[in-house]
Amino acid sequence: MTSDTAIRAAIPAELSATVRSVTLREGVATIVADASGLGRSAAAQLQRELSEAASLVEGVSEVRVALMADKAPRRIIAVGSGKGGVGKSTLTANLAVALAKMGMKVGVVDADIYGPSQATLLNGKGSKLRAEGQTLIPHDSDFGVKFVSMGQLVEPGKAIAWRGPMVGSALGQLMEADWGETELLLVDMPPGTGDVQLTMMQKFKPAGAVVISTPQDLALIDATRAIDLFQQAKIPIVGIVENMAGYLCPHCGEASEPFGHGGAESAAKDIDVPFLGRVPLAMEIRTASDGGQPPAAGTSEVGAPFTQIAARLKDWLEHAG
Ligand SMILES: Nc1ncnc2c1ncn2[C@@H]1O[C@H](COP(=O)(O)OP(=O)(O)OP(=O)(O)O)[C@@H](O)[C@H]1O
Repeated sequence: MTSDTAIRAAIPAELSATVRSVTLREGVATIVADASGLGRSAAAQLQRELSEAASLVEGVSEVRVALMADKAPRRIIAVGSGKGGVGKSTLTANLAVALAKMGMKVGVVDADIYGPSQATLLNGKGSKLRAEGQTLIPHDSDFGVKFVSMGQLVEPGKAIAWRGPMVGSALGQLMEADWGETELLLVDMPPGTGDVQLTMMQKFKPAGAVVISTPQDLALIDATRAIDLFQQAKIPIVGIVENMAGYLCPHCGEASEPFGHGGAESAAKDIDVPFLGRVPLAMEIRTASDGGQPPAAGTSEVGAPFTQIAARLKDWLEHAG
């Protein structure tokens, strides 16, 4: 038996299909193995087991394992708003859930250090982040969407005092968590234009940004400012979403428009960015969201606008992104 064959024979049967080549030169065994589709920890385990098996073979003094992986090109979409409370986190969670239902592998990064809410929205309240070494392991939600949140890194209310470098390193940890095969990361950004936005744009370069606003003028001015910032950083704007557009009274059925109507659509036209759709103000959206059941996960009518906007985002990713 040649030494190469001896090494192959020493590799456990269940791992042998991953082995692409084995060479032994002057006591150094080099094994090339295929780790496609494996998450970071499974790939590390494969590397360890191959190395251990080969090191037991006579004449082997050193083992080098090279893993090949078809690294999924993971794309990032930032979901931003000019001001707080306009429904950015609700939109992010529902877009993620709707895209997962369409077959995409989606993760959510809750980078909203001032009001992290994805753990509530994705029914993972109280979930703790695990880590393997320095790498965080995202939480699996009930909706086929993984997530990590600033809220899992710091105690409520503490992050408000963070300064630039701390924000940058926390954001880095979330973005570089063990996302495995996740192909799309939706990032729930804090409102406005602060440290998280700058780090996000400079270091992680999202493929695009979705900006959400309520229809009234003041919110739209802020949203336009957020769009401006993305555009200055050469991040394409996927489009604007109008939230809390019209209110249908659950008691009398009368329709009203507490925040106006159509403002975001005409603002989109004015600044020449796509309009992605409109989500009505609906009590059911708030109660379902607070209860950790994103409307897009169910079959109720209020989930439909989120699904339509998600389909537009998917189309953008397939054609423009
Ligand atoms: N279309 C809607 N109809 C009814 N309630 C909504 C709608 N969109 C969002 N809400 C509610 O408004 C509140 C604020 O929404 P959300 O947390 O998504 O906003 P945000 O922009 O992320 O806010 P923050 O900047 O504070 O994180 C939540 O209670 C949410 O359930």
